[in-house]
Amino acid sequence: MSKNNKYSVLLPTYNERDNLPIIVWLLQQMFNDNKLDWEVIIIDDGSPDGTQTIAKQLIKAYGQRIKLYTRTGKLGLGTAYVHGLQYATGNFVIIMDADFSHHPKFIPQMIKKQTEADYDIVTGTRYAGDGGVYGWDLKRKLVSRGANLFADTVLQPGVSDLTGSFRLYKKGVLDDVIHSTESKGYSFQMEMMVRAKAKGYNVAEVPISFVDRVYGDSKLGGEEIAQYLKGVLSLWTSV
Ligand SMILES: Nc1nc2c(ncn2[C@@H]2O[C@H](COP(=O)(O)OP(=O)(O)O[C@H]3O[C@H](CO)[C@@H](O)[C@H](O)[C@@H]3O)[C@@H](O)[C@H]2O)c(=O)[nH]1
Ligand SMILES: [Mg+2]
Repeated sequence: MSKNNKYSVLLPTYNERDNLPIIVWLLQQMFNDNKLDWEVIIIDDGSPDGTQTIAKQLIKAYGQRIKLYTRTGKLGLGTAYVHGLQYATGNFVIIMDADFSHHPKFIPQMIKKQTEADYDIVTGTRYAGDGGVYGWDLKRKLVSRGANLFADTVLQPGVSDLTGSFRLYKKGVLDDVIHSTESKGYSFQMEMMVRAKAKGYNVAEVPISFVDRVYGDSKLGGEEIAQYLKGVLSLWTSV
């Protein structure tokens, strides 16, 4: 691992006050153990549960490597990444959820994989190798599998987990792909990957276990699912 690399984590939050302190602790521990240069950028959409107060306490505790940027309302996961990216100072960017579904222990594996062939993107996958999903009910498992199968059949990008959002990007690659992506909600991850492959970026996968959140609720609803289906179909005609 090159000594000059810096890893910026984009951590979008909406009502994550119970999860944020532990995920930030795990991240700083992992980065420091591995002697990596890092920062964590929290993008909070005006969470009514006081997530921002907790974030400010974390900045006091861990210092300036933790950053907080806010928006006034819940504007969606996709645009939260766009918002956070403009402040990233690393040459690599990691995107992940703040609710422990994505464990920081996989980050060193993703970094190692990236260096093997200078990959543009390393994506965590629940649907290859030792990857898996824990804690979801049958309905949510079927929605996720169905979403991947549908996009894979229609668009054939050749990536085993299109909807997952635990990924490592070269910063310039993320900048390029994110600004050509139109989805705002959950179809964002799928569209990003389909566009990245269409642009010729090289993508590697690392199996991850995705564990359902312990605190709080998922923000996935029927409207998001409908948007996703529309997203796949519109990519079918445009990519
Ligand atoms: N700032 C901001 N953050 C948000 C918003 N919506 C969700 N988040 C944050 O984004 C992360 C994921 O949200 P969840 O609501 O926990 O998503 P999920 O249902 O567990 O879905 C996850 O798995 C899907 C794959 O099956 C992914 O598609 C999805 O991106 C996410 O990783 C959490 O850290 C949550 O606080 C928003 O509008 N704004
Ligand atoms: Mg979640």
